[in-house]
Amino acid sequence: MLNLNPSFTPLGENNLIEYKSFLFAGGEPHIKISNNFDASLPVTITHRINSFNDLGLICITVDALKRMGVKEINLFIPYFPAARQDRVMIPGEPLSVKVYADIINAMALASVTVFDPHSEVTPALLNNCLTISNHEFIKQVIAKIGADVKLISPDGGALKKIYKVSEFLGGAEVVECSKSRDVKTGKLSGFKVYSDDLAGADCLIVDDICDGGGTFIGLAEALKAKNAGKLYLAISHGIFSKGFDELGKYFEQIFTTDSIKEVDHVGVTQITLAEIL
Ligand SMILES: O=P(O)(O)OC[C@H]1O[C@H](OP(=O)(O)OP(=O)(O)O)[C@H](O)[C@@H]1O
Repeated sequence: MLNLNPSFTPLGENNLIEYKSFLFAGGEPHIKISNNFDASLPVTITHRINSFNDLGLICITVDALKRMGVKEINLFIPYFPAARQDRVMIPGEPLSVKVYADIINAMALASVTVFDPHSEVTPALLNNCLTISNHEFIKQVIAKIGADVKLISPDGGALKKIYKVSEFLGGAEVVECSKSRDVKTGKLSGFKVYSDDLAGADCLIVDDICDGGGTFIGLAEALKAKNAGKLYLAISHGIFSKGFDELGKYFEQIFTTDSIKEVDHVGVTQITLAEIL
């Protein structure tokens, strides 16, 4: 195992390959892998990719391993960057998810494992892709909440996923919702909650990514307008680019994993991928 984020050990800390990585003075990444391991065995690289720089480090690491004679290289990248850019909404935009996938495919890896991908596009584009669902994460979240909750997903596209979670949990009730976007700008314009009255029921919103949080604030308001009780939020990949000041006002507790970063904040519970896997 070669963990490119030394503090991120989702697959455990056994059989770690030692290396040194650093930036040259001009900012170019470099890695030196210790030859103190059996190169005839498969190697798994784990890394959090949030940018092209992280992807670049993976590329040079794979190259170094291949030059050392390693034949089977597996990659574990829990969050797949640009996964939301899986369609061109306005002419002139790139299909970024394919750009990342093409680069990864060019490394000819034995497998690429992704946790809770945003849509079916990511695994469809990646060669030898394995996916890990959010089921175990949500099970642990509900155990921590310790009470009955209705499951909510923000949009129609994610409904199939939330019904699978419900099935895994033995039939937890799902409240269907949909979101609408302005056709011209692509901006969120509102939510519909398909329930007449939630009658004080506690609700857990489940989604893959929280970025600025506008989706969840808008949905929380729509749920409160239908008399929801306590609101909880479970996010597989916590970007939280706007922090928790506003978001935190709407939720009893926010749950996330460490797929993107470590979060230490009042009102946020992080369940590590090591615990989930
Ligand atoms: O925290 P926020 O900034 O509000 O973003 C979070 C939302 O963005 C993603 O969906 P997206 O709207 O991209 O999904 P789509 O593919 O259905 O358009 C994600 O699945 C969340 O629902």
